[in-house]
Amino acid sequence: MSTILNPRQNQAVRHIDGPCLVLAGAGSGKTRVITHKIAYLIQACAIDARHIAAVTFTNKAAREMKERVGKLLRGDAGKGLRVSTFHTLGLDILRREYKALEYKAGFSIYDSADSTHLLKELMKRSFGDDGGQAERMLWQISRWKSEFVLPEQALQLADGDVNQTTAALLYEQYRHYLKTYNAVDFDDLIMLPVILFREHPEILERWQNRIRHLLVDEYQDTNSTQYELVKQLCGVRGNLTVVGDDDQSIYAWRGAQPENLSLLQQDYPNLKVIKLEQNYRSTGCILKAANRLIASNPHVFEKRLWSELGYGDPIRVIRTRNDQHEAEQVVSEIMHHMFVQRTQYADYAILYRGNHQSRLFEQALREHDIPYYLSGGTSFFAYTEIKDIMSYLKLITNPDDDNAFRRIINTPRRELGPATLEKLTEYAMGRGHSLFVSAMEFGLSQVLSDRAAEKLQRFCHWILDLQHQAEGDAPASVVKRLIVDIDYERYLLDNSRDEIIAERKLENVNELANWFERLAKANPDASLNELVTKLTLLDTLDRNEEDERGNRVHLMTLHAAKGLEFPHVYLVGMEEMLLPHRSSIEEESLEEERRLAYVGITRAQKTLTFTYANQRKRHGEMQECSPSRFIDELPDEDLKWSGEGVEMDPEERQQRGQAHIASLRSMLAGTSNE
Ligand SMILES: Nc1ncnc2c1ncn2[C@@H]1O[C@H](COP(=O)(O)OP(=O)(O)OP(=O)(O)O)[C@@H](O)[C@H]1O
Ligand SMILES: [Mg+2]
Repeated sequence: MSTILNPRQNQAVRHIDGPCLVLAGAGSGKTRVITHKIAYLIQACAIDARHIAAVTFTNKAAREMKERVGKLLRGDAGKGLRVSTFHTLGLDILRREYKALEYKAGFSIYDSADSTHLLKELMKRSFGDDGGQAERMLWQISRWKSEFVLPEQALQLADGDVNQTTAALLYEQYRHYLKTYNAVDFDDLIMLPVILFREHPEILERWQNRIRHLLVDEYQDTNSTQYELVKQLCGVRGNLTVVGDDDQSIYAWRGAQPENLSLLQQDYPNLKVIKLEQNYRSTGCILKAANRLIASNPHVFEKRLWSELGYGDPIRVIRTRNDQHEAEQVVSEIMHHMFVQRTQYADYAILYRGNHQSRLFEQALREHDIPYYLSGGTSFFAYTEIKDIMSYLKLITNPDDDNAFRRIINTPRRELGPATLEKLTEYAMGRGHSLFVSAMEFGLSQVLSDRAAEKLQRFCHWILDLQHQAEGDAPASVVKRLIVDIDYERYLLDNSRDEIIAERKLENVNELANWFERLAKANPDASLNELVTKLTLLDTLDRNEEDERGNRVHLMTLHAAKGLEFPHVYLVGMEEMLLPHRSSIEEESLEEERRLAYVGITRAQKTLTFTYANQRKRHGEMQECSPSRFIDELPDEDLKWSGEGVEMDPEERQQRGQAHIASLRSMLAGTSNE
């Protein structure tokens, strides 16, 4: 394997005594510096791979990095090398050192749903409230943990402010109970190792001897606690290589501190700073657009990027009628492009701002039998709100589904609390019936108060009523009635951290309702039950698609796309309110959104296409949209516009589009057999 590096990259690779910062724009070979440096340390400097650790931002990036290093090394020279995310490194430390923190073996890791649940319980018990603010509290606690603020400091910082003081007291209790339950949360995976190393210098020394060279990719997105951990592990030896790009800092909202880049210089006076300026990834046209866009942001470090790859194709901007048309258009474009250029599915990526945007693309891809891989972000069906509504639907189509029953009996609140549920469960177990059937039984009034029994029965009758409706009416109308009947919008508004999150959840719920509508149209004879089963199966399929290899179109958020590259990129939903996101427009904080767009643009190697819709469904209603201001900031001469005018009757166009797609499909099917 040839190791091609330019002189500055080489300099960074060979600087092995003392701290080194590579500060450079996208596609300039920063990650390449890390992988080649690891190989150099092992092969040229004979350093045991066990003494090297590399940290990056996502599991996907870590896997890729490991693979790339593997290709550079001979035999099993890489044995013992650590390449992971910060969280996995922290977990690794905790797994070995938990005793010193007075944890027990086999501690569990709480995800945010578990943490929220615990906080809710604590809030009910200690403050006598309904725990509706639990998510907001979790966000605050997480923020403190990422800034390395301990509960006692949080209390001081609150300085008498009632809300802050409450949050700080809750933080203290939360910490206490996590420990009692022998559990750690996500932020603890970083925070606890830092605490451990502060309290036990001898353990820190052991780790410093273990990890003698630390390399950090995507450094601009580290938070204060992570930086603290980096400093501890490097100690006085300071064999630290960090690479980053302040223009790609996109996690400030989660506590990342791009200022950590400048802090490095203060903390390590002997820091060697290397800048890279040649971009090896993108064509001249794409690079020019990226440079122009980011020039609108203020800059701490001036950077210039140039490319030798030639101008390439102009950037395309496709205007579409609405969001669904956008998805169809992109998919048909990809098929057409593949046919003409003889490319593969894996050469394409569809990137978007928010997870909820993926659904229409997934659907269009599925409809055309195009394999895709959805990475980053939670599976649509793993969202609490989707689980809630799906549980209702499962219960309507199968009242004996006890899991579904338990999940939603008190969501939204019906004053059917744990005590009632416990008695009902006991009764049902005694009778050998499902919870639903038992709740309808007469004998229940002997174990429950009249009020509780009546409430339960009212609930069951309502479910039966919906079931009845499902036999006659369109499935989608049942879903819509359900959402209205339980006043789910109110529930989301009352129980989310803020309005924006509530809105996002509502969008997901509406997306689910829309999906039912479309599915029902495509399968006119299917019952609600069949549609629910179909969607549940899709979910299982999604989860099983962990293996991202293979020839598939990539679908991901801009956040998840960081560090990756694709020959052909579709940046979709280039609209005001989406990118830049509504909240950032309201708060007039556009810089981070511009950086996100910059990250998106710089993922593209050969072609870049922007799409936007004239109308988009929001809260179940069509709304007018306007193109993103970021498109206006790009060099006009490099943009090639196309797409929907008003000249053609929409139906005619749709029919033509379908016919076009059908003919492309048969052609593609023909070529794949060659
Ligand atoms: N000296 C070089 N010669 C040839 N190709 C290079 C060189 N350096 C980097 N590349 C290639 O350029 C592309 C971008 O490199 P890399 O991913 O390391 O950039 P990066 O700076 O980490 O980008 P990002 O900021 O997006 O993370 C890769 O395909 C890489 O293999
Ligand atoms: Mg990189």
